[in-house]
Amino acid sequence: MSEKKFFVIDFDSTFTQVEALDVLIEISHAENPDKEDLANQVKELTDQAMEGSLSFDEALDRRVKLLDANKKHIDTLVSELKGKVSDSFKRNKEFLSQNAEDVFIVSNGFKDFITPVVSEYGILEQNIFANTFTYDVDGNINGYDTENLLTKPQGKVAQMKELDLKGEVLVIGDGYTDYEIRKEGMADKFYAFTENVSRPSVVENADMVAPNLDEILYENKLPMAVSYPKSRIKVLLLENVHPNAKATLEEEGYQVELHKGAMDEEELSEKIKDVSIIGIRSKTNITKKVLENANRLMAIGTFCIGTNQVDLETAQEKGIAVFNAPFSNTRSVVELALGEIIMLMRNIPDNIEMMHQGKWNKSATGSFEIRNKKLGIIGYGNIGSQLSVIAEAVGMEVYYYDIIEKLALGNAKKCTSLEELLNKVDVVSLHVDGRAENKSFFGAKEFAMMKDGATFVNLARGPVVDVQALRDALDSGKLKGAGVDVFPTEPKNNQEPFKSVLQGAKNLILTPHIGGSTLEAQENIAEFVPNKLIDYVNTGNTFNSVNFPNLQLPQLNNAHRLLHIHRNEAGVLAKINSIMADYGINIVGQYLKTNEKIGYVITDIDKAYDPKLIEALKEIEGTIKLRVLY
Ligand SMILES: NC(=O)C1=CN([C@@H]2O[C@H](COP(=O)(O)OP(=O)(O)OC[C@H]3O[C@@H](n4cnc5c(N)ncnc54)[C@H](O)[C@@H]3O)[C@@H](O)[C@H]2O)C=CC1
Ligand SMILES: O=C(O)C(=O)COP(=O)(O)O
Repeated sequence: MSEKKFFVIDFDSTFTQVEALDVLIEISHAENPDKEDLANQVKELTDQAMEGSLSFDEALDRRVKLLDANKKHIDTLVSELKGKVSDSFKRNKEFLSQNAEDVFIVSNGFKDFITPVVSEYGILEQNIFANTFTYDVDGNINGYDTENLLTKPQGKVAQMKELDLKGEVLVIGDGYTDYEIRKEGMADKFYAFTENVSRPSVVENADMVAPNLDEILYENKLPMAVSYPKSRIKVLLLENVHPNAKATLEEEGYQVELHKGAMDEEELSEKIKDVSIIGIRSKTNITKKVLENANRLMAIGTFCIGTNQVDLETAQEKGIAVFNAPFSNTRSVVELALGEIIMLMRNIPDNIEMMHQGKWNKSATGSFEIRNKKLGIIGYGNIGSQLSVIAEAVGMEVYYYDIIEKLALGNAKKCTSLEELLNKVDVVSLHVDGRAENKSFFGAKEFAMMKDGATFVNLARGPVVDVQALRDALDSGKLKGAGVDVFPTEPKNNQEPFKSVLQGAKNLILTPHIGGSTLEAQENIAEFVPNKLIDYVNTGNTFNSVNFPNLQLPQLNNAHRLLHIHRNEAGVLAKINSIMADYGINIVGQYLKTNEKIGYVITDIDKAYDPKLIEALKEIEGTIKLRVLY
């Protein structure tokens, strides 16, 4: 039989997010103009004691003197502390109460406020070891019980000696005095608890750094409130995604690593091995080879619109859901496209060039308003149709061509063939997606079909256009000008040089793939994509996923949720349900959606299950992945 485990938990900054005495002084001195100064003095003394640079009894003595508090203040403090219990303790309330016999609070704080807070978590009064205040007849704190072991230096060590727990003693705390228990041989393991604070002198001495209680329970194979500690979910964010994304994912408890540039296949194939979630932009190719190494990967977020850089099919086959930001930068691309169209119609790129060379060429020759000009939009999706509306608002006559049926917005006119559109319009703006079939979609033949002196803009994807053919069309004067934001090969980061056959052509705007690079767009994306990823991890929601059957799921209440991803073969659902029946499981909710390739079944069940159930479900023929959410 395995040894009995005892959990010895610190209170301040561990069980609760705060140091109680810091809060108490703010309460007791609420009306005092010097409150801030006093609070700082208390904080400093607390920190010095926690780091071990000031003896605990001296720090305590000085802090209690500064308090000037009474019983009434303690009541206020208790209600504040109840709202400040550390999140991972809150979520693991069930574990604490079910194991109450083995959970101890050993604190240099005071029972006066500790007991009412931790009792709500089922912790037994006889297992709480802490100091007690003394009060005068009016209820003012006038000192503390100086006989208590916990008022003395190394008080926790002495207390633990007296307790003499027979079993494996695990100490969880954020302070040096917690580590001392282990140092003096009174504990088997010291977990530096960093959910609220991380003190270098404590962390460096710990047997393990625990970012939360889940992590400790997971390590000890004990039941916990989450299926997997979030701190073990590693997120890799590439290509300089907006810092808000990192902040949101970290707030959720994930470990996030940020890289400025993209990674090539080789580098990423290595890096991806222990990554659970990856966030990329348009430059990182997530190829079959990368995915073959991605054994822990649950989800991919493209922090952009395009998903052509991801092998969506292989991701699907491996049960990896892909999410993008389908409209967070749409407006930014539209504004740039329209701006470029205006600039090109006025020969502004050439004018700028000449001005830099000291040449003054005031002339109206070849300069046009965009009003009443015919704009041809190829790819009438989110960007194309948004451009349609705005271009029409500034007086352009809009034509569009798409391979699928699309609603014509405003007065836009549909063309039934690409040729029809190219023959008709003065400006062509390309907004197709980067699917493989669109490689070299626009080349010499298409340029030849355009009107002489027409203008061309590509803010879609580089490989879609044959750039040599574009260069020829510009050099020959077939085109009046062009705007190009995307290229068949683009530098991986801002340090690599840019090279293209287009460089040096006349009336040509070249931009470094910045169609979607506005602060607004990047901020929108950094809000949209992380939330999709978090929602998928927490609830299994795949709404808006670009490669998974879309399921929008209700909140999970008092149930276990099993997510089963399988190849779309006949009979899988029946097999799942027959196994559930064999194990006597009552299904409280079930959702199924399939696409051509895969099926996604979510089953909410209402009772504790035999772990063998999971194994049985994994063994169903065609299973790709099984995840369990609590
Ligand atoms: N330059 C930049 O920074 C940015 C570039 N983009 C690019 O713009 C593309 C379009 O974005 P959205 O409009 O949001 O995508 P979307 O998916 O809403 O629209 C694409 C449209 O193109 C159509 N299409 C695809 N191939 C076609 C073809 N060969 N001929 C005619 N129509 C075709 C599709 O049917 C669809 O309606 C993205 O896929 C991305 O590659 C997107 C954002 C920023
Ligand atoms: O949204 C897209 O598809 C884009 O092309 C923008 O890509 P980026 O995030 O700027 O690398």
